[in-house]
Amino acid sequence: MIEIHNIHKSFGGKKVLDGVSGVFETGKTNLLLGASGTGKSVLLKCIVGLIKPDIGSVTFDGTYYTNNKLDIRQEIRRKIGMLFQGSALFDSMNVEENVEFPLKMLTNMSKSERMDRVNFCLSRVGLENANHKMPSEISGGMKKRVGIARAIAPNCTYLFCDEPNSGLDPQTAITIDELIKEITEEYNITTIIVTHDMNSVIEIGDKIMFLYKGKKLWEGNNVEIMDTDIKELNDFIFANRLMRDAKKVEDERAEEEDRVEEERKGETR
Ligand SMILES: Nc1ncnc2c1ncn2[C@@H]1O[C@H](COP(=O)(O)OP(=O)(O)OP(=O)(O)O)[C@@H](O)[C@H]1O
Repeated sequence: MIEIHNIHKSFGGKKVLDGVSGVFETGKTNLLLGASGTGKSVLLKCIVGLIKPDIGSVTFDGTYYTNNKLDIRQEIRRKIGMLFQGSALFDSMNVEENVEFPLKMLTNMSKSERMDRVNFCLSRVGLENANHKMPSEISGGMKKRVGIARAIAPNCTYLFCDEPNSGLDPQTAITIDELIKEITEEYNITTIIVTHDMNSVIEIGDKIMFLYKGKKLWEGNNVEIMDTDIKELNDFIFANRLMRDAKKVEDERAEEEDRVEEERKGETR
């Protein structure tokens, strides 16, 4: 479980995060949702330790991270896997070398142990025969899979994904979402995903934190979000016409069910 307490961050006098607190649960896909520029990536970087918050703290499974001793911070850092926006593979390394890289950096594994782990992770993300391909030779969806394999290779306890769907077609985006969710549940990882994609919200929104202008405005899950009465969140969800139409159909269906139920009660009275 990751807990954040009262995170504030400004850049040059411009407030980007304004006292954000919350909990990200283990074994769940926790979504950081919000419009462009609302502070999602900055919050993720504060959690990972790439940006130091002005005020506030982060704890990983009860261990204080922000401003703690370097060795404790490094110990936690070793347990974090990152899936970057655009995958961020090393272009000069093939798929196998990309996945092997964190194992070389973070573990004392022998070459054959590293290869076993690389092959296991590649097969887990459905890329059994891609070891020797270069990043330039594979599709965007495959790059994300390699990115996921690289992130989980050192047995991460925490997984952070910055817009894992960006640049993917809708079908591939869903398979990547599902893969992240499966891996999260299978290995009991605490996963945080930055997104503004409503498909991701519906598909994998176990726990959602909605950020608006640097503040946490709402939190809940992918069922509760459809019934929120917070205007800013509704504007965000229903900006998409398809979502508005789906909501209208759902409301009409619920009204019809109520009407039928009332009629049935009337008949039995
Ligand atoms: N290092 C930085 N220096 C100055 N300003 C920054 C820095 N990093 C982020 N910002 C500003 O903080 C604000 C929030 O940025 P952030 O990247 O967190 O938004 P976001 O919600 O992730 O948006 P998007 O969905 O478009 O990625 C933006 O106005 C951005 O310009």
